[in-house]
Amino acid sequence: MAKKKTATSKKTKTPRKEINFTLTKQQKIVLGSFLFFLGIALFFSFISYIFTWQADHSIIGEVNNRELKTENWLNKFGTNVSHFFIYKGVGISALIFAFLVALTGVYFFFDYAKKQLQKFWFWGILVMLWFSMLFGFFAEKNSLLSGIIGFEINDLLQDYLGLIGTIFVMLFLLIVYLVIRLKITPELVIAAFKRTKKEVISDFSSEGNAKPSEGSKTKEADPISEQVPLKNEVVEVSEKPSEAPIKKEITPPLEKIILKSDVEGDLAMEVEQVAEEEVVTENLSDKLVKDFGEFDPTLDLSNYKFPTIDLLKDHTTGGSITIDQEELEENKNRIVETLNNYKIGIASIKATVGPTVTLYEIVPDAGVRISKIKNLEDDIALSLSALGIRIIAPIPGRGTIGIEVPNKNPKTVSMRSTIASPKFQNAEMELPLALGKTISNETFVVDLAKMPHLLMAGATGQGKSVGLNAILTSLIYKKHPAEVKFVLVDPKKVELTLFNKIERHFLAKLPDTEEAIITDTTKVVHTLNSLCIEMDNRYDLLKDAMVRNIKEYNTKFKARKLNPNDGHHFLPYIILVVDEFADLIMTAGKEVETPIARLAQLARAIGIHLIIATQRPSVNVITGIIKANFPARIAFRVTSKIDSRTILDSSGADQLIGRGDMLYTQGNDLIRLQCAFVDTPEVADITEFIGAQKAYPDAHLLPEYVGEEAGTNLDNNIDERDKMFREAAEVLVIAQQGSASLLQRKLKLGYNRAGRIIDQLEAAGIVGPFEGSKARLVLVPTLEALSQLLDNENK
Ligand SMILES: Nc1ncnc2c1ncn2[C@@H]1O[C@H](COP(=O)(O)OP(=O)(O)OP(=O)(O)O)[C@@H](O)[C@H]1O
Repeated sequence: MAKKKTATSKKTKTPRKEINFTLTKQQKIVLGSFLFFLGIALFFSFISYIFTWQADHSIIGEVNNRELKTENWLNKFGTNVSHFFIYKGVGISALIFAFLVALTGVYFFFDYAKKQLQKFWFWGILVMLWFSMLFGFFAEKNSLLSGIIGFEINDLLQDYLGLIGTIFVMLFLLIVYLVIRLKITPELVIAAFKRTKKEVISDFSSEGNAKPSEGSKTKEADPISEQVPLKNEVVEVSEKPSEAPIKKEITPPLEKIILKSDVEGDLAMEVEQVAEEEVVTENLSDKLVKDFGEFDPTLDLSNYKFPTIDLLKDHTTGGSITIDQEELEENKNRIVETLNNYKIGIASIKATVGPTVTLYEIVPDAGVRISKIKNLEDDIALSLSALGIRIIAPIPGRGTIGIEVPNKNPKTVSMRSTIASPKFQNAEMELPLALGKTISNETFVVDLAKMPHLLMAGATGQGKSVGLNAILTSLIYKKHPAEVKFVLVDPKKVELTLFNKIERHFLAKLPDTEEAIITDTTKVVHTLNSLCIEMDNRYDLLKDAMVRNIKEYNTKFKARKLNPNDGHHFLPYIILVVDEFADLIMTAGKEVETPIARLAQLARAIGIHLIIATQRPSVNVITGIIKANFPARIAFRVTSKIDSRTILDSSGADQLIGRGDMLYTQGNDLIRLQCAFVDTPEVADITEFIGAQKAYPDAHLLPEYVGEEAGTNLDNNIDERDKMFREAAEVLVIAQQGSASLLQRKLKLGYNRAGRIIDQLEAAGIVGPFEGSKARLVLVPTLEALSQLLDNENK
């Protein structure tokens, strides 16, 4: 694009070329090498000067005399430059300057992001001055230590503040540096101190527990290799999202050519030529990624340390699984005998010993009907006189028949062993869960993101809470707080309290609520609705970004292809955990069921996953709609076959042996697992370890939900009243009885909503205060009086 411009005056301008500060790649490499070698040269000069300065002192400044030789390794250059920087400057701290110059060279050479380099210079110069000032205390003994600058600053401070004042200033500056630059806080120091103590103790107590080395995720196939921390430490590489979009207009450099006319008096014409526009092959996002690196969501807590494996205990008291030959032989003989009694011949039998059960795989003689063996389940169990016999006929994919017989001495599977297993450590999953061990002693790891929701049931005391803790622990061990947030619902109020300590790291809550862990039904309803809003918002973001799921969205966001100014932000996974679902359904019914079903149907793509546990797997708790949307299920031992069918769609859970023995299904086969065991003190240690670290200012905030249930306090706020307020008032005035259950019946409201309306009626002066078991007094005698009262309010 060439643009012509006619000059209107005779005045000629000198041709001008605008300076373009952007360096080409080659220029950067040349400049980088120059600065690197300059830095190294300075370094050698300074080192050499420290030893030779006295010998060379007399010839400082004599640069014109070529004959003159100095002792410095870099001769006159070295002597003079070092004299300037060390003697007249900052003393031996000038070595930092040499280092900074060399580092700048490296940054230019490899074309790294310059923001980081600026930080290095800023802090480097401050540190240099600080050391120079510090050495100022000893300047009288050795003037080379502090240089003139350090000596003068120190002297000046001492003149005004005295020695002690100066020391205080120095200490203060040191603390500022440690806190701001190295982000060392008292909590971290305490946590580090505690950890060191623990490590020393564990070193003494457990031989063979090799002290884990920091920093890497080992890929080797050593099953119980202690890898601490279990995830790479986060390295600060890129800038915050808000800084991401930089819109720069690049004006191409201009070249002007003046055409001089031969004819006297003619106007000179200036033709402005625009230089060839640079072709930008990389788009803005590539450039941003090049300059700042990929967006790193963990940057806000870049010093976050993943919990270490030594926080988990080894519960396998009896050592690894031992094979009791006698028990095996006995069981085998009984199985063969029992089957023979029913005329079922066996071609071969094989045993696999698991932590809690042993699987006997039988190949029956040709022509034996499988259903025959299945029908003999109870008889076989009787003759083996053991609880929990489960017959799998046939074992899918193997063509054999399995009989699971509980071991006499079951072994506990420690969470420690599942977390440390390579299967979990190397799991390339979005949300890996180390649930426990299979019958063949393999660690069983599944991806919650693929489930995508999990239903868990089991009679009381069979290991549900431990199972939930194992799930939460797995995620905490694998995920950074920026990547996953939990919404915890705990109507029993005691099971999940420990996770309070990691509220500002891992929990999400409604705005304006104090506790993140939800124990109250009203709040559950609000939170579920708020999650639905979050889901809708996320779908809008996904639509805008033209991606299909959260994974693609986050990848695109990390590659800086989505502009934060358009509302885009990194989306953490949100995991809703409900510890006692039956309780919720009983108190809030449809108010809970509807949003849960909606979330379960739609939330999988946008990273909201539900884990719902219940003691009572009856059909009115786990309704058809809930079941249909929870393909992944875990059943601990239940009391009846009916319960087992409700949860698993087949029997089997009633034959489990308890204490973490469980069946897992993701829609097809049932897998028998021994749940990993994590004790409450271990969870306490983990949450304490995380809680002691730097956290976000608040828990992750969910969108505000202002629903029909708004207005739960006693403020007489007309705008926040329930939609059914007037109708409710009329019902109570007619009946002259202030009871919530009356409203529930007459207006078909949920318990909570009716309760809230009663509160609002009390605030409006329509019903009296709570009177224990008696119904509240209705303070308005007639419908006319009521409408008068309400109309007056609106004026
Ligand atoms: N995986 C396991 N391995 C070994 N023991 C276990 C395991 N899970 C649970 N137990 C044992 O069973 C006890 C009860 O477990 P848990 O508290 O998880 O039961 P629960 O089903 O949550 O009961 P509730 O519904 O009453 O809270 C534990 O204290 C523990 O001793």
